Amino acid sequence: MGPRKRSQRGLQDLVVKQARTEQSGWTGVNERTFIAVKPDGVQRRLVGQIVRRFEKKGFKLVGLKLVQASEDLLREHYWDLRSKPFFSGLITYMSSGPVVAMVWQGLDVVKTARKMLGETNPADSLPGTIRGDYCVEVGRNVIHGSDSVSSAQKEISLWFPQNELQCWEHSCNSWIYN
Ligand SMILES: Nc1ncnc2c1ncn2[C@@H]1O[C@H](COP(=O)(O)OP(=O)(O)OP(=O)(O)O)[C@@H](O)[C@H]1O
Repeated sequence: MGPRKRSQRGLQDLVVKQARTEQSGWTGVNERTFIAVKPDGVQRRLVGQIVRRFEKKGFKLVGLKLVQASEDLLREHYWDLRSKPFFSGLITYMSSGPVVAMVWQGLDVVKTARKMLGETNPADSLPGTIRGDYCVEVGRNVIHGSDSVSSAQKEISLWFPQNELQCWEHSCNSWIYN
């Protein structure tokens, strides 16, 4: 089979895969995750490097904005951590400057993005991960990524109204998915 036919076949398979997953929501290639470059990542000019990693991986950007998050929004976002001793410091840190809020889409994007981020504590993160390469302390760990598909759905609806998310086709989809 020539490259053109293979590409058309890949595209057909992808359309079928997408049709299947659209019925069941954000699963398969339509899975989405919420990623935020935290205020330290923005101040340290890491936004471009971080976006580049997700783009190069093959994920699709469907939402992006620079936002000064309110304390109310952040308290809601980190509600599960409200009883932790570092909670108020975390809210102060996260509201200390703008964050770059993003939604990325693709197959297994939630799990894969967490691997790309590294561990919560940069000291435990391997070189090659974002936290392994760009930061030192847990309280300044430059990036957030949803930890499950259900958290991703909750966080995306918290940070992005539906009309700020774009539906578009990657022109190179058939070279990313078979
Ligand atoms: N011991 C700590 N001291 C200070 N800050 C902490 C500590 N543990 C966690 N944090 C902060 O709280 C954030 C949320 O912690 P969580 O345990 O949910 O980790 P995570 O899911 O890896 O991080 P995130 O939700 O930001 O992606 C961490 O990313 C970090 O910024």
